Amino acid sequence: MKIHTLHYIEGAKQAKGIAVIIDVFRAFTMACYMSDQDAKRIIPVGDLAHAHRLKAKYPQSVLIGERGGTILPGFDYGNSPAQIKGVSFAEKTVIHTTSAGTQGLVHAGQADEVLTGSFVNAGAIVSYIQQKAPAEVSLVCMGWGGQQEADEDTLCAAFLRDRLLGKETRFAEISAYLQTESKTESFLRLANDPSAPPEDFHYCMQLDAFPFVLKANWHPENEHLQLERIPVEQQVSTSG
Ligand SMILES: O=C(O)[C@H](CS(=O)(=O)O)OP(=O)(O)O
Repeated sequence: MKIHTLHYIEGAKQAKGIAVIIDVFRAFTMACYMSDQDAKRIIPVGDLAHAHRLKAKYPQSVLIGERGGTILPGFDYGNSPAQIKGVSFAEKTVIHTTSAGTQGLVHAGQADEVLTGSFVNAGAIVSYIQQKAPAEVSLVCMGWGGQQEADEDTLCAAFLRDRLLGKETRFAEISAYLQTESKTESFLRLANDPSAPPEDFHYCMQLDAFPFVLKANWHPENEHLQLERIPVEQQVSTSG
């Protein structure tokens, strides 16, 4: 298995084989929580105008997303797992648009399969890829705004790569580094913004909280992507 590590929207465009589009803070952590909170359908969207067109088409849908980390005007929630704590999305369609993560999904058209990447379902991602045994895997770090390095995404890519290669990983060290030393721009710099609470950090660092992958499928008849939740029997432990 050849493992490529790529970056930003350009990297998403080049991704081949099974592509894992990584956005730890916070898009794909958020997607896992939304799925766990029973979202009937999650539609990841790049373009804001497209999100508004979909809202007009599905008036009962929930709009979730941000630009620059802050909730978008008229949206129901920001990109914050803490903000949706206790919310049930049962029977709801969620339209999700973010600065980096969802941009990567919509641009990964060359890949055979496209998965979301985060620490909260890292073990499931690794097991899914091991079970499929593809010739190529592309780990795409979406970074800050899809154009600038973000430590959490680069470290998550290295973590997934090490696990796929059967190497030791040190999640506790990664988490401590991100909490205390990392200078990367992230939602954490937005003080007093209710759509970017510091508690989101802890939601994003719940390693292996979810035993499923989220696969982005193109729905040509509806002209949008949709996340499919696939349960995964885990063969490896990603702890430690
Ligand atoms: O809302 C977030 O945490 C980020 C903001 S940005 O991309 O880093 O500007 O969005 P995301 O798409 O989840 O990375």
